[in-house]
Amino acid sequence: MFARPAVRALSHSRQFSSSAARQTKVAVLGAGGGIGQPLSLLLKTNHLVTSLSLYDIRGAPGVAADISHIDTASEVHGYPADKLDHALEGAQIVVIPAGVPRKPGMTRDDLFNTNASIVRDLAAAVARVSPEACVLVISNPVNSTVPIVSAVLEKAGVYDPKKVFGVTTLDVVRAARFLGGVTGTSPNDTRVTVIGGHSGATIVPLLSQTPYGKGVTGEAYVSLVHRIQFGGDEVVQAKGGAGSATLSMAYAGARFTDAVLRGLNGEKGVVTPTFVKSPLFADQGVDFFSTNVELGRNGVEKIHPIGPISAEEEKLLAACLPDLKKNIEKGKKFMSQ
Ligand SMILES: NC(=O)C1=CN([C@@H]2O[C@H](COP(=O)(O)OP(=O)(O)OC[C@H]3O[C@@H](n4cnc5c(N)ncnc54)[C@H](O)[C@@H]3O)[C@@H](O)[C@H]2O)C=CC1
Ligand SMILES: O=C([O-])CC(=O)C(=O)O
Repeated sequence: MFARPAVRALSHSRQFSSSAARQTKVAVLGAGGGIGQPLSLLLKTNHLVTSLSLYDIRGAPGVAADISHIDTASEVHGYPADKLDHALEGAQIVVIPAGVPRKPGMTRDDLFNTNASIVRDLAAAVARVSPEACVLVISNPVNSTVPIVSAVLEKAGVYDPKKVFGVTTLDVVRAARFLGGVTGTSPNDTRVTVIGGHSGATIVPLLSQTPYGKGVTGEAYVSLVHRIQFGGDEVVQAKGGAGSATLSMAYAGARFTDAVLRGLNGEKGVVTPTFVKSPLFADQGVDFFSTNVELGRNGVEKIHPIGPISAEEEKLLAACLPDLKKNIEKGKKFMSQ
C-alpha cells in the first residue's frame, strides 16, 4: 500500500510473495469511528493482512460489509457490541482507536476520564482472548492509555512489553510535512524522528538530525516546533467541535500497522518512532518513551538511543520529561485504584 518505506532509515525493497507472508489477522476496536472507518479501509488494501476483524459498540457490521467488497484477498468480518471476544479470536495485531475525541478548548488529558476505562476494558478482553497479540494504542491520551493497557496485561500475567505500542506516527507524518513546507522540499526528503510522548510539550521533534531540519533556525525553528507539537489542535479548531484528526490519523495508523506487520513477517530494518516501555529515561521515572524502535518477529526488536541532539532539543526534552512522567503516573494510578 505504501510505496515509500515507513521510515527514513529503510532502504530495503519489499519482497513478499503472498505465500511467503504469514497469515495475519488484524482486529480494529473502534472500527465504526472517524479514525476506525478509514483505517479499516486502508488495512483492507494491505496485502499482509489476511483477515480483518472490525469491532465497535456501534456500526461495525455495516462498515465491514461495505469494506468487504473491495477486491483484495483478505476476509472482513464485523462484530457488534456483544461480540468483542469473537472479534479478538486469533488476532495477531489489535489496533485500538476506540474512545472519544477532543473538542476545541480541551487537552488530550481531558479525555482521560472517559477513555481510560474504555481502553482498560478492551485490554482486558485482549488479555483473555488474544494475549499474544501486538496491541497498537491510538486512543488518547496515549501517554496514559499505553501504561493502562500495559498494566491490564501485566495484572492478567500476559504482559509482553515488546508488544504494546502507542501510535505516535501522526507526529512523524506532521513533522515531515511541516518541515517540507518550510524548506520547500518533498516530505520524502524531510523525515524527522519525533521522540517523547503524544501531546503538546511531550512531543519532541529532532530536527537537528536531518539535513533540512538543521537549516531551520530562529523564529522559523520556534514556530515549526510549535506547529509539530500542537498540530492536533489545528485540526480540532478547524473541525469546530466535530472531532479531531481522523483521516491523517487513519493514514498514520495504517502506516504504523504496516510497519508492525512487516516486522512480524521477518523484514529487517523496519525502524520507526513509537511509544513503548523503554529503559532510556526509566531512571527519571519515565518508563514509557517514544524513540526509534526496530520492529521484528516479536514486536520490539531494539530500542534505539536518541542520538546526538542540539541545545534547543535538550531544552525541549527537559520540558517533556516532567509532563510525560505525570501522564504515565496518572495511567498507573488509575489501574492501582
Ligand atoms: N494517537 C493519535 O495520534 C491520535 C489519537 N486520536 C484519538 O483516537 C480516538 C478516536 O478518535 P475518533 O475516531 O476521531 O473518535 P470517534 O468518536 O469518531 O470514534 C470512536 C469510536 O469508538 C467507539 N467506541 C467507544 N467506546 C467503545 C468501546 N468500548 N469499544 C469499542 N468501540 C468503542 C465509538 O462507538 C466510535 O465509533 C480519540 O481518543 C482520539 O483522541 C485521534 C487522533 C490522533
Ligand atoms: O489532537 C487530538 O486530540 C488528536 C490527536 O492526538 C492528534 O491529532 O494528534
